[in-house]
Order: sequence, then C-alpha cells, then structure tokens
Amino acid sequence: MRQYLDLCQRIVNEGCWIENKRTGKRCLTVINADLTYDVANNRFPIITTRKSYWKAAIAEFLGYIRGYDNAADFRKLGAKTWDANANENQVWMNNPHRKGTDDMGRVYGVQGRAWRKPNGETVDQLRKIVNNLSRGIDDRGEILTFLNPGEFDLGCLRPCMYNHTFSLLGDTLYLTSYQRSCDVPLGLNFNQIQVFTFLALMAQITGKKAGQAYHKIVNAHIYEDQLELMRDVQLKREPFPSPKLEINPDIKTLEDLETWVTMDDFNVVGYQCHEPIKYPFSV
Ligand SMILES: Nc1nc(=O)c2c([nH]1)NC[C@@H]1CN(c3ccc(C(=O)N[C@@H](CCC(=O)O)C(=O)O)cc3)CN21
Ligand SMILES: O=c1ccn([C@H]2C[C@H](O)[C@@H](COP(=O)(O)O)O2)c(=O)[nH]1
Repeated sequence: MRQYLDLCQRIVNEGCWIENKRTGKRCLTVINADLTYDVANNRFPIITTRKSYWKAAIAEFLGYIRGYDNAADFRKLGAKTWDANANENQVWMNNPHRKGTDDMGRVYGVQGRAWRKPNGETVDQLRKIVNNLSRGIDDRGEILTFLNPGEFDLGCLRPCMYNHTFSLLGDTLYLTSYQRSCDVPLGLNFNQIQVFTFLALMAQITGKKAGQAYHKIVNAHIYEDQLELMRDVQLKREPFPSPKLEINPDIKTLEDLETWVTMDDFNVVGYQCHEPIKYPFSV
C-alpha cells in the first residue's frame, strides 16, 4: 500500500501536465513505476485509504481469462467497468467493426485466448502457458500478450496492462506484468489486485508455489478532474495493514476458471479501509 501512496505523491510532486487527445483532458504524468507484490506471503495489495471494489477487479480479470469480448458478460461476472468504453466512446461507436451494444471487439482476452494466425487458425496463449507450467516447463517465453497492433482498429481500446510473463525457478512461480498507461486513482486500484490474483491463481492451478509479482508501469497519470481528491483527501489518510486474499481451493484447472468460478470463490480477510472516494472516470 505504501508503494501506491508513494507513486501518487510522486505524481503530485513531480508530474508533468500532458494534454491527452483521446479524452480531451490534461493528465499529471510521470514515466516509470515499479511495484512488487508479495504473493508468497499473501500480502494482498488492496488500497486501504479508500474503499476498493476488489470483487469487480477480480471479475474483470476473470473475464479476460475467459476471453470475453462483450461488456454484458463482464457485468454478469460483477464488473461494470467496460460499459463506458464499449458504449459511450464515439470513435468506437462509429467503427464499422463494432458488432452492436456492449461489443468491445478484439481486445484483451480475445487476443489472449484466440490470437489470429494468417492461415485462419488461432493461438490460445494462456492454455499453452498453463500446460507448460503444470509440467514444470518454463521455456523463457511463457508470455501472455494482449497487444496486437495489427488489430487495434478492431477493438474499443488498446490494452493497458498488455503483457504478463510467467517464470519458474524450481517450483516457485513469478509473474512480471507490463502496463503502458495507468489511471492511478481508478485503474491502478484494480490492476494491483489483478496482477496479484493472477499469480495466485496460476500458481494454484499449475501446482506451483507463488513467489513475487512485478508490475512495471510506463505512463502513470492522474486526470485533472481527479487531482484534488487525490491530493487533498486520499493522500491525507493513513493506510491500514494489508489484508489476505482467500481463493477457493477447489479451483484446480483452467477449465474451472472458464466454467463455474464466480466472485463467491474469493474472499478478503481483515480488510479495514477509509470511506469511499468517487473519482471521475474518463472515456
Ligand atoms: N480512464 C480509464 N481508466 C481506467 O482505469 C480504465 C479505462 N479508462 N478503461 C478501461 C478500463 C476499465 N477500468 C475501470 C473502469 C471503471 C472503474 C471504476 O469506476 N471504479 C470505481 C467503482 C467500481 C465499482 O463500483 O465497481 C472505483 O471507485 O474504483 C475502475 C476501472 C480500468 N480501465
Ligand atoms: O486496466 C486498465 C485499463 C485502462 N487504464 C487506463 C489508463 C488510461 O487512463 C486509460 C486508457 O487510455 P489510453 O488513451 O488508451 O492510454 O485507461 C488503466 O489504468 N488500467
């Protein structure tokens, strides 16, 4: 939690104002942030200086794991987070590839589970990684990449957290996740939870011990309409100790994640937090 607050404070102290064309807003911005999450000791990196809707964060990531391309499917799991990008972004609404209400196009999990090859076949990147890790294999290329520049025009948004690389040292599993663009008040609150939970889940279904998760961010920003709340409210609060994440031990395979898992299979124990803060969201 300290590392999150340090990053927020660094943006407030040292950030540069950058005009963002897509949203029409200015962002206070720094380049490069490195965060580490201790999954081995289950120190769940949830924000405690405001209420965090952690179930929505896990639901969103489960939707990526399942390869969903529709905001309605994310809503059914418990995440409303794609409603605006699927249905309120004028550029995407005017895109002839958009298949109607709630369609997100070929983003995130679609690329992760069904990357298109020139011959018409698809590559299931996640299945390959799970198969290899389960057999104790790390081919130094256990990479799940959502970033497909050839298909940017087929999706509502380019992926922000776009690459997850797994590594095995003996029977300990590590994860390194890369993020090109980070809305620190809103997005990072979710992304921290997602990186942590992804490693915990992958360790569980491949029979490995979870090690550390490394989260590398390039452009970390606070939108102009979020700054006051961050600087004058959230950063004035003292964090509480990290809680623990409990995952249903019956989740044993990728198929379990694809079929029956719901948010009832996750629990956070000992979460103490300050009052909610409602940050503005930019489409
Ligand atoms: N500007 C922007 N920031 C983002 O973080 C973001 C995007 N766009 N577009 C794609 C996804 C969607 N994500 C989102 C979208 C909404 C919330 C959000 O509104 N969070 C609130 C309430 C959550 C709830 O009630 O479930 C929060 O207080 O955390 C968070 C992440 C992250 N991504
Ligand atoms: O997982 C996510 C998804 C999105 N974001 C944020 C980062 C930016 O503020 C916007 C995306 O805008 P771009 O113009 O495509 O960079 O969404 C996030 O923080 N985390």
